[in-house]
Amino acid sequence: MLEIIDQGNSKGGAKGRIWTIDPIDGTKGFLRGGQYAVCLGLMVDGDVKVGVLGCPNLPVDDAAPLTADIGTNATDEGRGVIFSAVQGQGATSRPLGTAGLAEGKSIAMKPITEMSNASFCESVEAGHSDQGVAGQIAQKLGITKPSVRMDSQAKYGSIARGAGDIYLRLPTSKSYQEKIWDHAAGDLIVREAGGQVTDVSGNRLDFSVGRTLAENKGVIAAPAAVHDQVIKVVQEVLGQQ
Ligand SMILES: Nc1ncnc2c1ncn2[C@@H]1O[C@H](COP(=O)(O)O)[C@@H](O)[C@H]1OP(=O)(O)O
Ligand SMILES: [Mg+2]
Repeated sequence: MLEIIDQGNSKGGAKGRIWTIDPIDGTKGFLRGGQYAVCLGLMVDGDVKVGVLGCPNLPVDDAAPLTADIGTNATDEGRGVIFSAVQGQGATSRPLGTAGLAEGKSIAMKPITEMSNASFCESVEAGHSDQGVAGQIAQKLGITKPSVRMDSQAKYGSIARGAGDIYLRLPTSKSYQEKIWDHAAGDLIVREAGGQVTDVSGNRLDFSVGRTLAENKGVIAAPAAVHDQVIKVVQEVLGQQ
């Protein structure tokens, strides 16, 4: 068993087929009984081709309102969802119930017509994303609703299915490099659902440079139509830091 685990020592990079797996993303959420995700990504030559997120504590219902305690009151039948995407083929969600896997259905991000009606989705852990800076960005965009805080890549799935709006991950340190297994699946699922995913500078996440996203800082995921507008304000606020 240990030998098999030790085979997960790929350096990543721009060549070949590389699987990324995060068996429990959002360990703190898992321990809290909140959100966590089992994450799988297939990269070919540094490009994400397949992404899968198993979210046992998210509701099956794509339209369930996104709250910090989402899923806690759901029954076993009403809880558990798998998001998946194949490059160029869209994104789907399917119930992950006690009866096994059910048929998938297509998911899409929710269009934002009025920024004032939108809300952010961000980490519970203040050490993973700067919540103060997120507050300033919200204010400049005219967003008044509080951010929904949840652990793990369940955030990507939640905005991809249109339950949430915009996912912000704002660096808290200059040195931290995001890991490819923490973002590969979510990046593809959101993009295939009609979103755009970049770093805080507006550059696409670059999965071809190794085990980390060494060329990127932070993550901004939003519906494609408003992504530029969000990046502009992110840049203004970060520029004032
Ligand atoms: N300083 C940091 N900034 C951003 N993400 C971090 C930081 N430290 C750890 N993480 C990662 O954040 C992920 C959880 O994110 P979220 O807050 O969205 O639930 C974990 O995979 C965790 O990696 P690790 O498990 O290696 O500590
Ligand atoms: Mg992780």
